[in-house]
This record gives sequence, C-alpha cells and structure tokens, in this order.
Amino acid sequence: MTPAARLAAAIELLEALEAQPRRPADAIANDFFRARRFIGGGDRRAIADRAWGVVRQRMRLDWWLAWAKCRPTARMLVAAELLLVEGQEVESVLRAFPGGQYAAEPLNVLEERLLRTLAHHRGTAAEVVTGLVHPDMPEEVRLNLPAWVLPGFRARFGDRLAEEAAAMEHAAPLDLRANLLKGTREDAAAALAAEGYECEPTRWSPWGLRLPSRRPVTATKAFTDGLIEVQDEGSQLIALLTDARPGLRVADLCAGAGGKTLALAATMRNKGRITACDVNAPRLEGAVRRFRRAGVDNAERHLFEPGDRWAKRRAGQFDRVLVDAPCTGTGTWRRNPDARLRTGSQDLAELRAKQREILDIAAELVRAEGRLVYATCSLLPEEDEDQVSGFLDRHTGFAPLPMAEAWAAAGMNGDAPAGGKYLVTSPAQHGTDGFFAAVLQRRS
Ligand SMILES: C[S@@+](CC[C@H](N)C(=O)[O-])C[C@H]1O[C@@H](n2cnc3c(N)ncnc32)[C@H](O)[C@@H]1O
Repeated sequence: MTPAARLAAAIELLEALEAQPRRPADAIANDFFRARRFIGGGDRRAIADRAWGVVRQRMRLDWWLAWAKCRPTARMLVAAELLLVEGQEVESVLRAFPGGQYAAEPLNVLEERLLRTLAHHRGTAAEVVTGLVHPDMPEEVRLNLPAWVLPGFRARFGDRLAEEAAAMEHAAPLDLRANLLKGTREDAAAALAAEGYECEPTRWSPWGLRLPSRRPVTATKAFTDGLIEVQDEGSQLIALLTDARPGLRVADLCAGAGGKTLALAATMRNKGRITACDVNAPRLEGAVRRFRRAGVDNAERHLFEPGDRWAKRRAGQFDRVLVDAPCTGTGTWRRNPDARLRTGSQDLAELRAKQREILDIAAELVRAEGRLVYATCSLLPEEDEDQVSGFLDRHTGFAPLPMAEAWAAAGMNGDAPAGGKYLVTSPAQHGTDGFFAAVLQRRS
C-alpha cells in the first residue's frame, strides 16, 4: 500500500472505533482487518500504529481541535496528529491527503483553514511545552488522564504522577511467559530466537521473556507448540504470588480465558486441581483451546450462573483462591490506550460493588490456613487497598501476608518489586503494567 492508502485506511479504522465507542478497540480492529484480508502484515501494523497514535493522544488532540472550534472528525484528528505530534509542516500534511483511488480526499477549504490555524498557534505559542502539551490545557489533558482518576492517582503516586502518566502514554513491550510444563525459559528463548525473535529475560518473573515491541508471536511455532504464552510480567507475578503448589486445590474465580489459570497449572506441575470460573461463557470457552495447547490437564471450568450454588457447596474446600477481579484496568492503559476514553466514574462505582461481592464469595471458599489472593490491573486505591481494607473489616479471620514473606514463600529469588503489605507494580517504576495484589491468609 502507498503511504496515502495506509493513511486513508487508518481514517476508516478510526471511524469504525468512533461508531462503537463502548467496544474495545482491539476487537474492532480485528474485525476491521478480518474484513480486509488483502491488507498485508506490514501495512496492518502501519495502519494500526497510525490509528493508535491518534487514540493515545486523543484527549490532547480534542483539546486543540476544540480550541480551533473544529469537530474531531477522524480526518481532522489524523491531520492534527501529523501536525502536532509528528511536527510536520502544513504543506506536508496536505500532501498526505492527495485524493484519488485508495487515498483520503484532499482536505477541503474549511479543514485546511483549521489546520493552518492550529499550525499558527503551534508556531506562535512561545510557551508550548513539548509536542502537544500546552500550558493552557487543564491538568487532566496535560497529563493525558481522565479527570475522574486524578484523586486516586494523586494518592497513589504523589509527586511521581507526571512520570507515571508519561509512562502510560507509551506502547508497552510484549511480554511472554515460558510455559514450564513444556520446557524452561531458556528453551522458549532458544525456540523464539530460531524463528528470528530475540528476547530478554524479564527482571522479576523467573518465567518471563520480553520482546522490545509488539510482534505477531502467535504465528510462531514456539507459540503453537505451547512453549510460550503472551502475558505481562506483572500478571505473571500475581500468578506466582498465588503460590499454587502441586497437589493443592485452587480456584481461579475470575478466570476469563484462563491467562492466569495456565500459569497456576505450571506452578502446580499439573498436579492437584484448579477450577477456572467466570460469568462470561465465551471467555471461559476460550480457555479450552489454551489449556490444550499448553498441555494443562488439571483444570476444569465452572460458569457462574444466576442462583448458582456452586460456591456454597464448596465452602472451605480450597487451599488457594485467586480473585483476578474485574476492574477499570487503569494499570493497562499503555497497552489499551482506548480504555481511558471508554471508562468513567460510573464504571468505577459499579466495579467496586462487584469486587466486594466476589471477594465475599471467595472468602467462603478458602479453607483454614488457606490463602485468598486479590488482584486487579488497576492503580486506583479505591479498587485496591480500600477494597482490601473493607474486606478485612468484614472478614476478621483473614490477615495480609507481607509482600516480602509472600514473595519468599512463592520461591522467588531476590527482593520483591515492592515492600509493604501489598504488591503494586507500575509502568514507570517496574516497566510492567500496573497491578495490585494482596495475599490474604485465613487464620481460622
Ligand atoms: C481481569 S479479568 C480476568 C482475566 C484473567 N484472569 C486472565 O488472567 O486472563 C476479570 C474477569 O472477571 C469476570 N467476572 C466479572 N464478574 C464476575 C463475577 N461476578 N464472578 C466471576 N467472574 C466475574 C469477567 O468476565 C472477566 O473475565
């Protein structure tokens, strides 16, 4: 494809995202490319990169367009991105819209005038800080964070907020987990290297491998043979902290498509039993294929349905219960840049109620001396420490296991990535997604 055709396709993809504002962008992009199978791998990446570039900077681009009294159409967003993020000159932006077959229509008179206004403002605002950021922007736009997360993020990060916000803007590396049921981390790295994928061992997780950027690893033989899984290092740490040992009875209460179940099965060496539960049938169904590929044969599934008595019948039966709770996902915004545009304070309130409900079910399932691990991929204290402290008030038989102790108990080398009672990882401090985990030990 020509650069102009790629740009036109990115505009079409952005229009598809705009038409389905509540749906995750990667699902929309998958449909978009599935309907256009003629687009090759390199072109896909270029189109998606351009569209994600706009999504990543959407709050700031909207601010600039609103300032110019311009509607944020996909065309104008792309034009503004070329001008303000890439720093192109107006004439060069105009040339990116040449018209004709497969290319975007030339910018019309009004669009061109708006573009020139933006360029003039960009050029004359002496106090422009860097790239897109302007001192007149409200704080949330400057930080590229929605206003509703600011109180929680301020409480979490204090004067490191700007640093963390900046780290959340950049695309994440691609983390893989070596599947110990099929070989060592070195075996997985060698298999990947043989296919041209050079990766580095991760800092904290003894199973992790990191590729510097997103690549289509699911097409590799290492992946189809089950030697690796795609999993952020922070997520691997949560599975490790669950301390699921061979022979134990483990419940993964919010298993989704089994991302953490697979890792738990590996620490259990396929011995003992894991029950992967979820309320979402298609997601849980998706785990079956993954279990097969990874060689997991100690996992069963349970779909929660309204009025379900499954948990009641299994009270006190589990050595380990993992609650990888549904959450706002604020810790994964570098990986899912559209999520910050789709999620709001109403979601936070609903999710907190859900987390509390799931935690109360989980508490019943844990046997005496057993452990409940509560985890989120959110960095908002409301979903993390506050949720845990509410739980500890309601369930006085549980106490947090300090992180250093939980880390050592799980057989991990070196220091834990965080001290204190809980695990908190963040993009700026640990180079992982933002995760929270509390290991709660049942005394009685
Ligand atoms: C963070 S995701 C889980 C990701 C998964 N553990 C993994 O590692 O890939 C949260 C999951 O909670 C599920 N969920 C939502 N409400 C639930 C409930 N009441 N009980 C159990 N699972 C629930 C969602 O369907 C979603 O799959």
